[in-house]
Amino acid sequence: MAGRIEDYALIGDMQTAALVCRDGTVDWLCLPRFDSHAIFAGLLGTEEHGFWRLGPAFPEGTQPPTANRRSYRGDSLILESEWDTPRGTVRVTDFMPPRDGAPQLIRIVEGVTGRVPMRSELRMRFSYGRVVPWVHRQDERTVAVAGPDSVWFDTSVETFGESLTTYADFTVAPGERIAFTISWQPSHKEPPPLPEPEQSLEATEDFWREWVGHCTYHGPYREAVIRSLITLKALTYAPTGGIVAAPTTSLPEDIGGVRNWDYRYTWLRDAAITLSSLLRTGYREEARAWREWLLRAVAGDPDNLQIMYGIAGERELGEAELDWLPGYENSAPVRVGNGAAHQLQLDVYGEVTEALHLGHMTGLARNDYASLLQLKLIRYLEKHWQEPDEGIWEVRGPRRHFVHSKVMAWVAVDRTIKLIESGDADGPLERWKELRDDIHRDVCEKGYDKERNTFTQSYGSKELDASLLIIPQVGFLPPDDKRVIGTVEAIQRELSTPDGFILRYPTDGEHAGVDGLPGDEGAFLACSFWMADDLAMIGRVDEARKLFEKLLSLRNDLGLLAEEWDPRLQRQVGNFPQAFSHVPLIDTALRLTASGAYGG
Ligand SMILES: OC[C@H]1O[C@H](O[C@H]2O[C@H](CO)[C@@H](O)[C@H](O)[C@H]2O)[C@H](O)[C@@H](O)[C@@H]1O
Repeated sequence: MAGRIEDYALIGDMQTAALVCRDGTVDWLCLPRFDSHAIFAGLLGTEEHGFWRLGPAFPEGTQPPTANRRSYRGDSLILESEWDTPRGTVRVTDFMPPRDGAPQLIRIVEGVTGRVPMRSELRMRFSYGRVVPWVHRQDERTVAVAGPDSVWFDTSVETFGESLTTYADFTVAPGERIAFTISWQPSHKEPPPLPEPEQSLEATEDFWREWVGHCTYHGPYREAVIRSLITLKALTYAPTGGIVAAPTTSLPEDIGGVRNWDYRYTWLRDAAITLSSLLRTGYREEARAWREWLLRAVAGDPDNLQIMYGIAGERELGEAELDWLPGYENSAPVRVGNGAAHQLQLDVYGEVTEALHLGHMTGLARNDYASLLQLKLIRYLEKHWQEPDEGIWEVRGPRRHFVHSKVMAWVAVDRTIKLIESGDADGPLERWKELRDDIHRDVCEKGYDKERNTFTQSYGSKELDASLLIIPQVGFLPPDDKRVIGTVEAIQRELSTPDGFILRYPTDGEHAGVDGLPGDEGAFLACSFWMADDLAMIGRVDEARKLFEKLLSLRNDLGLLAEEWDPRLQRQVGNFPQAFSHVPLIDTALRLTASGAYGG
């Protein structure tokens, strides 16, 4: 049975990622890319859908023991889990080396004390648990083949097959190290080279040490910031510069419900804010690579711009349901692909332009095509900003005039005016200044409820929406504007969970179905971080710090966050780990550090 979402650790090679549970089971791994079919999909089904457990042997009919301790090795993505057993202590080190050839998942067992009986249980099921591969021995190696894929299993200990599973039973003595590796290769090609686990471990450690060494943040929240940065780096797809929103599909926002989506794609919104965080903490190479990705992905007519793409810029992300998978804790359907790809979401123009603007401000080497793209986006917005859209939350209901979308359209125009004023691009300055004023006026007239002194979710509606918290952050209005303070107070009053976290918008009771979906959802972590930002901006810094530190306490033992927090079940929900949660964590840490609001 899959663990709780927060029971999982992330390991990855910047092309794909695996989730490892506390009991040493890998329950999720797609090969060779984030968005490929899973060979271990136990996370969304049962053991029959594929897993790889490596840990102390345990009696049949009982649960596998969970590790007594686990942590990443220093500031890396190398996971170390330790079990204390009646026979001694054993450590398993799990990692995926940054790719240089065939993708590999390596697990090294190390005896610490005593002689510990161990078991490896490997059940590969290709095509998200649907296909039992043909497993056979070739040149002293075990290989699993199905269609285009082959996965090679290498270890020095004896293995045997039983019930369509490959086992190894062995004992590990103190100081002894025994490695297990799986490597993926297209099935029509020669076998991948034999793995070199110890050298790969050293190279992986060096890679992360070097990468983390570039971080420019040295404030009081450094541990949390570094772990979030490593997580974001792990979500980047190195060959193209694309960034996935999360490495999973269909971890539910509502346990047992239908709010299950595939996040293994590059959203312009999520990637743009990720880039902004990386730029603010000294990481320019990723920003440059994503800008190149962006230029390739959106090439052509801006009328054809999508709000998300595949990690190499693919446009067709057709949504489908995998009906043979029961779903995480029976949360069905399990979806692959994402139907939101063809929605109209006007805010993405603002987020993309803001990221390009920050690149410009922080001295990222000038790219004329990026400036041209920015101008093209504004020409598009000029014609379309008055249209209703699906908005930041990608609602499945009817289009609306979302206030957040219009505010972000204002951001796009504002930042482009700044680009022109800096002399780095040419455009109709006066016309666009008028456009900026028109959008501002429109939002303040139609998106603000005078009686309640709050901005609203969409024009003419009475609903609130936590995305409005970005209004002072993007400079649409100053933090001391009474409409900003009124909005922050209204959101805090009406969208807080009992433990003080923030919902995106109400979905229960009389509000059911406002997003076009049945069921309820948890507190949205990004919105909760935005609340901390706003509280700091309006001078309530103590409260801001307390909320931020409470949010930090929701991270799992390895510092990882899913998309949401279920206040009733007191557990993480939604895809995991989620860039959209780790980005605001970094941003809020930077803001609180800058305001001196920490330390007590
Ligand atoms: O709420 C319905 C929508 O939920 C998902 O979108 C959410 O995740 C995106 C990726 O992090 C994020 O950009 C968006 O703001 C979130 O609402 C899902 O991907 C959509 O298909 C779905 O309609």
